[in-house]
Amino acid sequence: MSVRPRLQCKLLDERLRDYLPHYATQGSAGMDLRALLDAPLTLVPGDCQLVRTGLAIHIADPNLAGMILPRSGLGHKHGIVLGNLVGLIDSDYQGELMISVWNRGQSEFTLAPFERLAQYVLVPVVQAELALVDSFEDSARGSGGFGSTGAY
Ligand SMILES: O=c1ccn([C@H]2C[C@H](O)[C@@H](COP(=O)(O)OP(=O)(O)OP(=O)(O)O)O2)c(=O)[nH]1
Ligand SMILES: [Mg+2]
Repeated sequence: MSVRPRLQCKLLDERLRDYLPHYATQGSAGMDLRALLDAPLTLVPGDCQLVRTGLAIHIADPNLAGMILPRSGLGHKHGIVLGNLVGLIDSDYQGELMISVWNRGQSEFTLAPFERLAQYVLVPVVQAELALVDSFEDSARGSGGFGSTGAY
């Protein structure tokens, strides 16, 4: 197995020391992030709130990025997903990781302080350069999209 990148991480609230993100199993792709709340937060259906995590992670390497993704249990059972659908964390971002929590369900949901509400995944990134051209060499797909290959 390859070496794990070491990412600098700041705790912006001492209470987080007891709740450091970690991989729940050897094969976990993400580390769960917890809600830094002083009191329970109730989201009525349709409500979207920005929730602190109390963590700042400086990835530093431009060939990596962070992604904040919903937890499947919360999303499927309670309709608790992300207001931005997916959070993309730039490698040069040094601020607090914030989670946009959206109740897309039909019932009220109360988030408890330090509850795990999303997950952080580190992914490889390739930065590109754009080379302007007037035409492309033909490909099998051409400009077909949005169902052009058939309905089933
Ligand atoms: O769920 C998220 C998404 C983003 N961020 C932070 C890290 C990211 O690097 C920064 C900017 O995110 P993005 O580029 O998606 O937002 P923007 O609306 O384009 O803001 P900006 O103009 O700052 O790039 O905000 C979070 O903390 N949580
Ligand atoms: Mg941006």
